[in-house]
Formats: sequence, C-alpha cells, structure tokens
Amino acid sequence: MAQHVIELTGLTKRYGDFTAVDNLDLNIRKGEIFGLLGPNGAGKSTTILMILGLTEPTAGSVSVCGINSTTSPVEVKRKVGYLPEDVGFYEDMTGMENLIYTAELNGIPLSEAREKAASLLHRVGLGNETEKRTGKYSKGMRQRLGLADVLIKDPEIIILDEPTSGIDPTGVQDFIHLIRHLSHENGLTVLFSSHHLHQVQQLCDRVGLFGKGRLLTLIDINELHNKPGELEEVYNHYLGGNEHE
Ligand SMILES: Nc1ncnc2c1ncn2[C@@H]1O[C@H](COP(=O)(O)OP(=O)(O)OP(=O)(O)O)[C@@H](O)[C@H]1O
Repeated sequence: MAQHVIELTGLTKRYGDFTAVDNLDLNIRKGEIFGLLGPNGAGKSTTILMILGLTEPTAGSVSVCGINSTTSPVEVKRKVGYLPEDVGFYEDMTGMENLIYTAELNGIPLSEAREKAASLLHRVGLGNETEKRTGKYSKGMRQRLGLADVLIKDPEIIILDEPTSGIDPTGVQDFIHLIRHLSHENGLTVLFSSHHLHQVQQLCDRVGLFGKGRLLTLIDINELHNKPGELEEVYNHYLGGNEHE
C-alpha cells in the first residue's frame, strides 16, 4: 500500500461564521505530484497554511511525515519546502548569496552550502546567473530561484502555491518540466495549488478538486487518458463552468 506523507482528517477552518475549509479528509502519497485545483476562494491556501502549521485548524487534524503540524510546526518546517506565489529575496544579493544565506539559516555549513547552492542553481537552469543580483531577475528566474531555495534543505515535500502566476507561457512550460524532473529525480512529494486546469493536468498525478472549502472529487490524471478536455469537463460538472483561467 502507498505510504501517506500528508494526512488530513476532518480538517476544518472557520473564520467567525464563515467556513473556509470544511471537514476535509485527504491523504497524499509519498512521491506523487498532487494538485489542489479550484477557483479563487476555494480554500486551497488555507489548507496549505494548516499543513504548514501556520494556521490552526478549528477542528480536525493534520499530520506531515507522521508529525502533527499544529503542535509541532518547527519539526514540520524541516520536512517541507514552501514556495509561495511571490518569493521574497534580498534584492541586492546575488542568486548564489541568497541561497547560501538560506542554507546557513538551515544549519548547513558554509563550504557545503556553496557547493549545494551551485549545484541547485545549475539544476534549475540558473547556472549562468549565479552572480546576478536577484533585483535584476525576471519573474520566471525568481520562481526558479525559489525552487532552488526550497530544495536546499533537502525537503521530503515541496508545496507550491500558485507558483506560475506572472510567468509567460514558455516560462510556465519550462517550470512545469523542471518540477516533474526534480520530483522524479529525487522522489519528492509535490503539492501544487493552482486554478489553471491545463497546468494541473500536465503536471499532476492526482488532483483534488476544491470548491467553497470542500473537496468535491479526487481525480487520477492517468485515468483521463491524456485527453486535453477531460479535466475541464470534470471541473465544469462540479463547478458549473465557473471561470477558471
Ligand atoms: N484570515 C482570514 N479571515 C477571514 N477570511 C479568510 C481569511 N483567510 C482566508 N479567508 C477566506 O477563506 C476563503 C478561502 O480562501 P483561500 O485563500 O484559502 O482560497 P484559495 O482557494 O487559496 O483562493 P486563491 O486562489 O484566491 O488563493 C476565502 O473566501 C477567503 O476570503
């Protein structure tokens, strides 16, 4: 049986009378690329914040690699790399310097940090930009550096929240290929939150479709037989053809 690295049980988040995440039961398997798909406000980011232990659930529980995120967020942080929509870097520092800084914050000795940073910059396609200040990086380059930044502590899971917004179509394709490659190369579990149907279908093994805080259905992408319009049909069936791109 597949090993679960994230287990959400009855997970609920209420803000006053409003329920942002409603009684969510979901298990993510080790090594899979799982998509959280849904329109704005569906509860994807709130779910991610609870997985990271950055927001406390109103009810239910979150376990990451067997660790309770709510009671042990620091331990969970060691296992999970989180790439938000907009990554912040020290703009006056180079890509290399930024990565070394993150590495040192994670307790990696300087000599090892340099080597790891150089290798990761190369792997994410920034091998020729290591000495450029990040203030001069394009949005696509920043997201690639963001990936290197989350990978430097050797996480078991990476969580990417709308990582492609603001990147041009070619950059998006490159980014998607890079994530697939990194996941397969390292056996990484990836959680990818997006409202872009086509990106989710291209990248993910399984998808959870979210709407109004609820998990509406689970979709195995292999079962869609790579038919480009199929995920859209499922989406429209559950979400009534809401605008999604
Ligand atoms: N701190 C908060 N206080 C009150 N309501 C909140 C808070 N955070 C989120 N919400 C609400 O919870 C709902 C779910 O938000 P969430 O950000 O999780 O959705 P999402 O699926 O990630 O959407 P998006 O794609 O826009 O990021 C939204 O209606 C949002 O307004």
